Amino acid sequence: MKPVLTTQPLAAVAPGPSAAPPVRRIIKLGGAAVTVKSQLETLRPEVLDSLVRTLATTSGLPEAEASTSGAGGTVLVHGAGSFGHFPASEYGVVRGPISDPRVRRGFTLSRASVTKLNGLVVGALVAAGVPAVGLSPLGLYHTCNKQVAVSGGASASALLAAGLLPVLHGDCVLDTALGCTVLSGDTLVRDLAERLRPQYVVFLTNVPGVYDRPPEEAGARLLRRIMVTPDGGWRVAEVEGGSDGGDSGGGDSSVRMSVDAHDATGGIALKVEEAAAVARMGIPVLIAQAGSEHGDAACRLGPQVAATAAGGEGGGEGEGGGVAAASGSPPATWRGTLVVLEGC
Ligand SMILES: Nc1ncnc2c1ncn2[C@@H]1O[C@H](COP(=O)(O)OP(=O)(O)OP(=O)(O)O)[C@@H](O)[C@H]1O
Ligand SMILES: C=C(C)CCOP(=O)(O)O
Repeated sequence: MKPVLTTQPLAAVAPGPSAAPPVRRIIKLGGAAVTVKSQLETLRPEVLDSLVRTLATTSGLPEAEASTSGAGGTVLVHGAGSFGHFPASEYGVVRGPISDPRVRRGFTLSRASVTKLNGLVVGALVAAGVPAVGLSPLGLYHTCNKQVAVSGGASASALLAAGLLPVLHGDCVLDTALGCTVLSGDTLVRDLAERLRPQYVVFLTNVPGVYDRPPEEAGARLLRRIMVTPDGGWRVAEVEGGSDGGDSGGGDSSVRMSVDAHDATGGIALKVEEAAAVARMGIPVLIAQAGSEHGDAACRLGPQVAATAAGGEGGGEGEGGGVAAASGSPPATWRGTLVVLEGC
């Protein structure tokens, strides 16, 4: 196999570490939320509109001013949902090799689909006056055995410094060991958090947060707080409706997570793993429902919204939750999962 490029096209114009603009937040808009994941290339426009309203009203300052004033800019990453996961799993893009004509076909089909979604997301933001620009990982990011080997973080930083709001997405990328693979938006968020050091990270998905079992199962309870430890473990510290989870380990064995058959990446389990890795950097992470007042509040306020997290109703509500009006005032009781480093 040919060696891959190790240069980053925009890195030459990117500011050095000391000149890197402050980053307020990285938001991941889950594909399960912004699309109907079971129906090929089907957008949920009301969910996209809700996030657009949040960003149009909370970027507040133009991103350029936000970057220089210390308020910090925003980076948006979105998943693929039904724009990419079907061909990626059908053609085995995660495993490669790119030399296989069938895999190569899947690679091109998945990219064509996910970049279509990126166009829809960026188009809606630009129409609302947000200085959004699409930034595809392919060509910037390279992986080795699915792990990020070359990052596109400097390119995102350069765009922020220029006053723009970069919109990345989960993508098909070249992989030095496998030939190609699928780089999930969840993994991109972890890499960007490591390089850009935002004040907080928000994962928006189609359910209110992480549950102790698949949310459609009877009795599922929302995990309000997950504590991660510097040694790589995490444990459930607070569950909706009372009492701590208590268990611990490299993941909590009492928490069960399922993944759709046509999901090419890792579903909610990968999200929790990447969220824990971000929290281990000392960066708080919120997981909440896109299109709900809770998702909106998480994006606006970051971890301080979880100060309203005490009490609450029962769990297991699954999808739904209404589309938020981007009101600006936090809900009396925030519903979502906060993932933080123990002791922070
Ligand atoms: N224990 C669990 N807690 C929360 N969600 C779970 C759990 N087990 C399974 N799920 C499912 O995980 C899904 C969300 O994960 P998924 O990775 O599909 O979201 P996404 O990031 O929005 O999508 P994409 O990967 O396309 O960007 C939900 O639809 C939910 O039903
Ligand atoms: C399937 C493709 C092309 C990207 C997957 O990204 P994710 O939905 O964030 O896991």
